[in-house]
Amino acid sequence: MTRSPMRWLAGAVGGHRRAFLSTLAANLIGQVATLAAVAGAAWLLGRVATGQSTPLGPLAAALALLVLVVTLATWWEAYVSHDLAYLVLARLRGQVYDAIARIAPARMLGRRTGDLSTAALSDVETLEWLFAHTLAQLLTTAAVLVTGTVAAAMISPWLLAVSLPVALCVLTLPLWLHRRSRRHGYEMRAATAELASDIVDTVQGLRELTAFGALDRRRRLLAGRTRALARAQAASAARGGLEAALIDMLVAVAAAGTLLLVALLVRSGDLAPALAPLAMVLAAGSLGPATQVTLLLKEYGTLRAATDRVHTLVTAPATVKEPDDPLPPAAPFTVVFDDVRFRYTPDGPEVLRGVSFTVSPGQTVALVGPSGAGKSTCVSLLLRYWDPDGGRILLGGTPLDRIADLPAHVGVVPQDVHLFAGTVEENVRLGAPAADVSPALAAAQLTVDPATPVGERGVTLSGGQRARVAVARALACDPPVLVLDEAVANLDSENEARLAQALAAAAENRVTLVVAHRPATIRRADHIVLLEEGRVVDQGTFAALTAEPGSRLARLLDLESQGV
Ligand SMILES: Nc1ncnc2c1ncn2[C@@H]1O[C@H](COP(=O)(O)OP(=O)(O)OP(=O)(O)O)[C@@H](O)[C@H]1O
Repeated sequence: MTRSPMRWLAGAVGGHRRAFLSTLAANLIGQVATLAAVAGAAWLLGRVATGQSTPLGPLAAALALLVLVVTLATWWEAYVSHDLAYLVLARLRGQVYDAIARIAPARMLGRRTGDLSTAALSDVETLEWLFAHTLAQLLTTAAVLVTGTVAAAMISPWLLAVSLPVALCVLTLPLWLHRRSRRHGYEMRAATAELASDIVDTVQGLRELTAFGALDRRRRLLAGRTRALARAQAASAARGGLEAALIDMLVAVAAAGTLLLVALLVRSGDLAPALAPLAMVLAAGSLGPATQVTLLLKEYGTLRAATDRVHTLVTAPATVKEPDDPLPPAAPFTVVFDDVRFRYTPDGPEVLRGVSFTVSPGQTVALVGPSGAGKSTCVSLLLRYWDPDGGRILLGGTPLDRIADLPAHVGVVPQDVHLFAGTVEENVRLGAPAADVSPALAAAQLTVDPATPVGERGVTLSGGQRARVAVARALACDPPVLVLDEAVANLDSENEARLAQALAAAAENRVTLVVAHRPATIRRADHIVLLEEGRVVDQGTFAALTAEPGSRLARLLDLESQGV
């Protein structure tokens, strides 16, 4: 998408034309009725003061009617403008959610969880101000300004000598301070996001902070972030205050100048005394809308920063492209890695350098290798968090990037399982909402009551139970391919043995790929693929790979058993 952030934002209103037009109409009626009421009162005053005959009763009734119209229009405008704002915000929030789903879990644009939450919540919220309080107001204010100015010029063009230059100064004031306003806006949004990220991080890591006695240090960090935000807000408020003070000064100068001008015009006979109050109101009245516009634009910097942050997120390209003409993969669901190459960033090191191996149905293949060898990267590519830079990954003979609904075919038990607030059963049903979870729970040897609440991120369960919920969750979908990324790392040896039996049963007729560290897991595999620095350096059965006492696998197992 090449549209600029502000044009993109204006386009967001496009889908809600009716709500926008209602807001515009309500605002216009309110502003015009206000101008008419004030001008009518001034005209009446001029006539009464100069002793001209005036039908006071009907005029007073008309003025009262105008006041009623202003009241109703103000209420209606508040109602429809917020309606419009929340319709647009709901749409923007949907776009932000889609964007996060599209880019995650592969990359978060270098942004932290709290930062993304800020974009989804508070940045989008900031835009409410634009839709509810700015867009329509700017248009109607411009209309009223032009009407007032033309009417004043019709009474006497001299009337504009003071008010027009001042109105122009007031209107262009935000432009003079626009750079500073924009910088302050960015600083405030960035400081807000930074603080939100650290608060989220702190809440998520409270156990570790307590265990390592780091709570005080963390409190100081958060206090520092709060001060940085307060400094940014103070700078912005100071600029806003300066703008407001300059506006007040200009308005006062214009009012005094117009008064003097009207007096001079009356004295020289160029203006009828009866029209003096009306002339005064129309000339100086044009400053009212100009002031309103400037006060609205005072927040331009914050709006711009929030717009840019949301725009960057919603226009971020997808990490992997959905297939244009998807194919259902056909059984047997053999997984083939064929000369796969991959790097995380274009200028980063190549993490996989021509990896090839095959996993057939009914077979359990263990990916083994030292830390950083690329085992988890293979898993991520099989789950299509990223696509390889070279080579192919096939499932049942179909390239992975052509497969429709990959999660239905490849189940995963990740290294760190995320449990959502809810019951064990709800968590197990994540990928298969309608499934009967009993077989999966039994296969994962999960004996806890399925109705047990797991608490925030699964805190009420033991590490072993959490790992088994992850296994049950994967099995509930009954996928033909199962990927286990060090799933047994959290279990003690008794639990591990129980789970291993369950997985052995579950792995029957499935394709199972295990990222394995423990000797017992490696020994149980049908085939072992040994990775080092992104290359397959050996593969075969356990017996074949350990036949030589000093073989690579034997040496690795020695290190693993020493916990290195
Ligand atoms: N998101 C990422 N961005 C950039 N580099 C990454 C990313 N994830 C992993 N890497 C790098 O890729 C290489 C392979 O990492 P990978 O996690 O696949 O190794 P591993 O064999 O699974 O290691 P371990 O056994 O320690 O989990 C490492 O050098 C790692 O630093």
